[in-house]
Amino acid sequence: MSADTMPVDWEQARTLAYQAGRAAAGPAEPVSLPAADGRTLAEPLRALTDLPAFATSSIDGWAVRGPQPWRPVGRVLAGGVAPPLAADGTCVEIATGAMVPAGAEALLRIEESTRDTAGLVTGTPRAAAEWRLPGEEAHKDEELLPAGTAVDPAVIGVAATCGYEVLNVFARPRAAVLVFGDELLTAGPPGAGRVRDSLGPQVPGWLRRGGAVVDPAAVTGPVQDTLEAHLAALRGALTTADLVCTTGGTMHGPVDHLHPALAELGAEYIVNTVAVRPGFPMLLARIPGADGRPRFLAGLPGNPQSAIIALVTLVAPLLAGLQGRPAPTMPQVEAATDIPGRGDFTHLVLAHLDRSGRSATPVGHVGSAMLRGLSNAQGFVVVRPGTRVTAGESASFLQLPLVPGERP
Ligand SMILES: Nc1nc2c(c(=O)[nH]1)N[C@H]1C(S)=C(S)[C@@H](COP(=O)(O)OP(=O)(O)OC[C@H]3O[C@@H](n4cnc5c(N)ncnc54)[C@H](O)[C@@H]3O)O[C@H]1N2
Ligand code: MOO
Repeated sequence: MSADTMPVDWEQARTLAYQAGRAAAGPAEPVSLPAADGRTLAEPLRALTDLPAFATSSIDGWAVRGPQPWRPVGRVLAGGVAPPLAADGTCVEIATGAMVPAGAEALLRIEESTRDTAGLVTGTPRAAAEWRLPGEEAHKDEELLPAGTAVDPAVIGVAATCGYEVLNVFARPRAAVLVFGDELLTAGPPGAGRVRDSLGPQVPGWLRRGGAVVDPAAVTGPVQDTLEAHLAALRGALTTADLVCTTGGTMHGPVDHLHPALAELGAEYIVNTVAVRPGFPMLLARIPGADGRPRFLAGLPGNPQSAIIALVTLVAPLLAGLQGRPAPTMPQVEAATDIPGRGDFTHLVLAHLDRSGRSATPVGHVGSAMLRGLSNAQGFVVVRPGTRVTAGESASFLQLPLVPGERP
């Protein structure tokens, strides 16, 4: 093995993938609030005014000035601008959400007030303030959320409160999937030397959970096992996609054409094989785009579990970087059983988390050609090179990008 194909340490591979994506993030674009859901802030979200922007009543009742009894001199509703309360012994009727008039000294709840026959108001205002002061939630220009924040409904809500109509967000990466392998069936049960393509149907869903846009027309396969067909499919996919994920053909077998195709396209390896089991032959390459922006190719190994390991190892950090998000982190879990290491390689062990999300039990059926274990796991316990994990010990957990509720 030559020096340039030495497998990269697994943590290092993740860092390289993230950095490559981060360097290619952007450009930012203005997007309306409802359409920004799922995007990423390209600049900090700042308060445009004090929040609240004016002293705001929290109750329905009376804004009063001076000693009681108070003589009503007007009414202010939510949305209105209150004239100042100019004289002691006067009050205005006020609604929840209305602007508190200048000069008001206290707010009195309607149900805790009385009016005499002359219309004069009396009662005891509560000691605690019944209005919200300007700047109580935020001061004008204060940073509320940093650039890189994932936009979710709560972020959209606070942006609307501030008065934004659009947010500057990063574009979503567009991804394409090319499935290689003449042995693959796209319908019917396996047999007679042929297996069903299990990656074409699932990889787009994982990519979407990572924030990519995958047009159904951008999923192609099986692509014929010739170099010409591979090149034609790759060139086609690269015309629209920021990221092309290929499956299979990462090794150097008689019909593995990915590496020769990459050489033909002038690709530069970011990662070429990773010191991890399973999933070792995964790769990530950068291909110059005609517009000057790089395109990316992730070579997912053909063994199905290995392909998913390549997705969470290389593609998830790449997509995070391309979207301008922080690098993915790994929570710590407690191993429920002893888990062996794999010598100089990082060992990724499919595991199921208990309801607390803190205790990880390895699942069965975890061969790299199998998917049964994957469908019962939330991710992988990470056993670093030269180590093993004993029962009760804490370990990093590499999460599958599941949506909450998908694998309770
Ligand atoms: N001489 C060696 N051979 C292999 C090695 C090795 O180190 N030396 N490594 C093995 C490992 S590890 C893996 S992983 C695979 C990776 O091979 P490729 O990426 O070239 O994938 P293929 O050869 O095309 O396929 C491997 C395997 O996976 C099945 N497959 C492929 N695509 C799909 C799909 N879309 N759906 C379901 N199954 C798929 C395919 O039929 C093969 O059984 O190389 C090992 N060999
Ligand atoms: O590493 Mo292969 O990816 O073991 O199946």
